[in-house]
Amino acid sequence: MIAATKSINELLREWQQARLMTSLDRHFALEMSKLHGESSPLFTLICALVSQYLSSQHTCLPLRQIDLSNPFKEQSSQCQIELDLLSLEQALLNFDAISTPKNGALTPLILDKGNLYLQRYYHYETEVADSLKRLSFAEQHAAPQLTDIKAVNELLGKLFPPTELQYDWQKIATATAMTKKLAVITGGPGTGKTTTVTKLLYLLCAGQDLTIRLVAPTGKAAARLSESIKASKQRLANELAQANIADLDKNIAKVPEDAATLHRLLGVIPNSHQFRHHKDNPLRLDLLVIDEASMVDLPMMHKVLSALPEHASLILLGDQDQLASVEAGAVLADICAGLKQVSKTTGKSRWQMRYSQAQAEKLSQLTDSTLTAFTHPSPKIGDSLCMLMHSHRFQGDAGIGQLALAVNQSNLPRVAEVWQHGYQELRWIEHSLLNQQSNTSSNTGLESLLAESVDKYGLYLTAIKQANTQTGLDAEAIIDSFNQYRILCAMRAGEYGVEGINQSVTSALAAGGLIKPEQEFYAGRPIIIQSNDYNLGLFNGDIGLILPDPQSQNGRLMAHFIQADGSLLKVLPARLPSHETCYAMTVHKSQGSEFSHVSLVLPIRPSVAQQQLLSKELVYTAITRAKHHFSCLGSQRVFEQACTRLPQRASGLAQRLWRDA
Ligand SMILES: Nc1ncnc2c1ncn2[C@@H]1O[C@H](COP(=O)(O)OP(=O)(O)OP(=O)(O)O)[C@@H](O)[C@H]1O
Repeated sequence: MIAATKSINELLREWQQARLMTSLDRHFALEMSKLHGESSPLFTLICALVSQYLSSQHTCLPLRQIDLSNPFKEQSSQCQIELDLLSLEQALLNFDAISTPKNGALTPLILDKGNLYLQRYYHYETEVADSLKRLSFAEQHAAPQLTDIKAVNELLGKLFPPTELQYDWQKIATATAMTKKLAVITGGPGTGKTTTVTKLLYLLCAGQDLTIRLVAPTGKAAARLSESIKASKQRLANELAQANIADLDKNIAKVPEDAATLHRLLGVIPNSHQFRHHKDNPLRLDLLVIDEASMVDLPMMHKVLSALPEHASLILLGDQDQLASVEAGAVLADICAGLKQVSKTTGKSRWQMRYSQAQAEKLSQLTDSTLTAFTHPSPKIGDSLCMLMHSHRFQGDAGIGQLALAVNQSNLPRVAEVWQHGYQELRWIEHSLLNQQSNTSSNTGLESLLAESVDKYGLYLTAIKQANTQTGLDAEAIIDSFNQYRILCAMRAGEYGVEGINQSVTSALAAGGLIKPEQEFYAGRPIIIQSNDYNLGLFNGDIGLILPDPQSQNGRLMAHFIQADGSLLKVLPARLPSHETCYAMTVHKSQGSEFSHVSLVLPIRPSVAQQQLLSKELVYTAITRAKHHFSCLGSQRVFEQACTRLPQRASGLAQRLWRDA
């Protein structure tokens, strides 16, 4: 049954050398074997795989997905462990370090429903599922005047005037949050998530004093949430004034507009992984709104839910189609998983709401919409969910919206049609290699992208130059100008990854006389922070510009950052935590941000490992970061392959939320 030609130690070393696993995975496996006195190669291999899956953002190792005789799908495998699924489960449960939850034993590894977890992640997942279900099953306690269905129906009618759409999902989402302690409002860019949440906060604030906190996973996303809520409050005030609903508008001021990061909400303790708020020291709030929830990983969601006081409500906002969190888990996608309907005939998938009979009736009474088509015998968490389907942002800029939709549906003929249509806001730049035979091949596609970047970045760089001699420097305006354009790369390494493109853009800008990159820090250098520094108030992903300090007489260079509250932070370059140049950044790091113009760079010949990263979510996330223009440097084949790749994150959360009692 088990006859490895090489020892498991040798195999682990070879896999690490071949970069199929990290040294952390190998050492974890070896340490676990030593700690538990296990000499079995199966135990060592399985520990290495659990760790390797976790580093690849899965929360567990699904046993049915692995082939122990060739765990990394190599051309020829030296690993000769042959076990069918049932025998494997039995063999694993014979190890002292592995048990099922039924045993109640606190073993380091837990096997549940065919998934093998590190104990900590098993607890994260089960506790997150329990908390979400508890909140979803609990009724919202509204102010006394909002307990009357007729009164709420009238208020909703005033806030959401009739539309020509068959269903006003914004209105239904608001009604959902009026009835349940958990409301999950999802939708693509511009579908009205912020507009909806502003209206529902406004209603929930009516007649009662609630402590409401608005948060997002990153400083950038928090700043954007603040701005959107402010604009949305203003629009609501205008709408109410125009409709002569003067008696309604006094509550608008109660709707909060300051947003913080999740870290700030939970209370960072310097040099510690613990937060100040947790189960035994809960947050002091009645309602928590988390925007960009797709970026929240499983451990962070666990921390937030543990710190949520018993009586509080939770609203999650986000786009379930975006890239999942950088760390393990895909919590928002798992919450929405039960709404995905796959057609048996075409294989195509679409989203469909799933309400219990009772919830459908209640929502119908509140909104005058007939929702019987969306009832389901076992809706579970579905009563708390609402998906906004109609984009209000992309009507004018149709090309970006159409491309995002076609990519999201993996509809290749439509993708090709959109590119060929000639939308003025879309630009395809083909990788086009000249002199392929010689080592000095030049890519006219890349040259075209670099020319575009010199044009775009030239605007803020020229503003810096002119500011020195003329009017003085307005750092906020220059950072704003820099943020109008961004190059996003699918990869980090290589000529067409972040590293290569940053070098190429730096050279192109220097050749154009726009920057002088001879020194490490030069005026106009954009930087992205790569680790958290709580003392300075700088966090992983924060982006700033090196600019001459207008307050210093000799124009001393300082790193300038706009903080979540809109204020300017200046830091001496020498004090910066680890950082790198940021003319180009990864699509992952761009989540939660928007730019007027985005250029996506795809590699020419992605390796097998790189192909795994080029997914539909990645391309969709890049496109939806663009407000007015989107260009893409790539080849049709790589773009189309990415659009059809749907990476799955192994997790048992969807099953716990949708199938388990
Ligand atoms: N029901 C509606 N009718 C007309 N315009 C709307 C409606 N809802 C939202 N909008 C407009 O669409 C734009 C985007 O709305 P909003 O910011 O609420 O969307 P969002 O989903 O939060 O976007 P993002 O993905 O950028 O966070 C705004 O200009 C808003 O005024």
